[in-house]
Amino acid sequence: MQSPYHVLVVDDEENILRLLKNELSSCDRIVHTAENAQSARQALKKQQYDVIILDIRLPDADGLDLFAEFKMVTQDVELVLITGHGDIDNAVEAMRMGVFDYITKPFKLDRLEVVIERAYQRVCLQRENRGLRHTQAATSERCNLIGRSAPIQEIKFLIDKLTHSEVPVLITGESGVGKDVVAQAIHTRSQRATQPFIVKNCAMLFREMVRSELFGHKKGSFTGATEAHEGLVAVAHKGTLFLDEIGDLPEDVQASLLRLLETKMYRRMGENKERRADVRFLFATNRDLAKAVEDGAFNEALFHRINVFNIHIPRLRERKEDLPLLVEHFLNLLSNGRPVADMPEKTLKRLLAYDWPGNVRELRNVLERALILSDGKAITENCLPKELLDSGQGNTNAPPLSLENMEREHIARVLAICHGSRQRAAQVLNIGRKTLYRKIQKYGLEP
Ligand SMILES: Nc1ncnc2c1ncn2[C@@H]1O[C@H](COP(=O)(O)OP(=O)(O)OP(=O)(O)O)[C@@H](O)[C@H]1O
Repeated sequence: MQSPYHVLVVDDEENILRLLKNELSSCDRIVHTAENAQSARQALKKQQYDVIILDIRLPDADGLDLFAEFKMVTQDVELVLITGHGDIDNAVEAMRMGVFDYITKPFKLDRLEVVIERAYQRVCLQRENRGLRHTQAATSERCNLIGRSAPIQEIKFLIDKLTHSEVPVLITGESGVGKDVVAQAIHTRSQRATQPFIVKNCAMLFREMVRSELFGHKKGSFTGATEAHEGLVAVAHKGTLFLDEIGDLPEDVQASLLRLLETKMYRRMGENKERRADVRFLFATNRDLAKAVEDGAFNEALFHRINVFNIHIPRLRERKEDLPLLVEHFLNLLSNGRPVADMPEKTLKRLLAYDWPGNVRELRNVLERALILSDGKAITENCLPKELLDSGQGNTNAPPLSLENMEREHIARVLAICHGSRQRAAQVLNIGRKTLYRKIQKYGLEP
């Protein structure tokens, strides 16, 4: 059975809230209520809604302003406005701004129900479309392990050898070397290829929520657990679960993961029932886990369990023969069907002379920036970042930048190129928007 979808009604009239909650709730639709803008904001922090019904006149906010605010912080949600007769102009403006529909008070319940259903269908369609786009992008971009250096050939050989194996694999290497690409390739060539490939970065998990995210929880098992939750282990059933940055997994959860790897059994939070997991595990880290074990920061038994089969990806500067192929690959990929920009020999030499501390990810970012600057013409040296040109000339006078300073400068430059658009900058940098916000705060790059 499909899980129910969530509707939030924001209205200051208590009787309307009560009526809508009573009449519109069903086994496939859960109706939540909020009596003003402030409690709607709180509600949004706790729950992902599919449809929001919003009264245009609220005691503490203008419905249209609130709508604009919601649009900024939510995705995959449709809004329906409730308006009075005098608000028709506002309603028309709201439709222009992207509100799904509006209904005027007094309204008929069955009309509202039809609007909510249609809004929900649109949300589903958008999710499906994005899922398709995501899968296409992920498979075309990630499965393709580009490179002809000896280490990359060896890695391709190992991936082939793993086709019929279920052994956990630990993928190691600096940030940006391609650990994600290798994990995707292992899954795609495995017997589980048609089943889910679930990726989770352990460093991004809220500490208090890690156990629940991985193993799931029972309704009521802790404050705020208003619904039962399936963990990633259940979501990845029959498929592959790739845990990135495994070194960041909290210690108490490390023990439960070890038990799962050894016995294939786990328990949801708040439950005694044992569940069987049918999941293939892949792990990645850019930290020295053996050192973390020595320092007592990582469970030794778990380390041995996940380190049965290790694939190490060397830094890009240790396999520069991969660079021309990677350049060609990224220029094709980033041209988006437009004619592929030319890369003159001189520019390629500059790229080859550079050290690439951010590895393949940095190469991709540099090329994306260069493509913007070259305006569809050949990529000259002027399209490359200054530190790349400086370091390639063996500029020994300038003190070398720390990785942090380089990151700061690079983010500042990308933000400038993107005219301050954080969304665009996050795409160019190939990092999540939240990560970018954190870095902007950390480096004091706010305008
Ligand atoms: N050999 C490769 N062939 C094609 N693309 C690659 C290759 N290596 C890396 N990339 C691309 O470089 C970028 C960074 O790669 P990826 O995310 O796999 O790095 P990572 O090692 O997992 O980094 P992190 O530790 O920061 O998560 C991605 O856009 C990826 O598609």
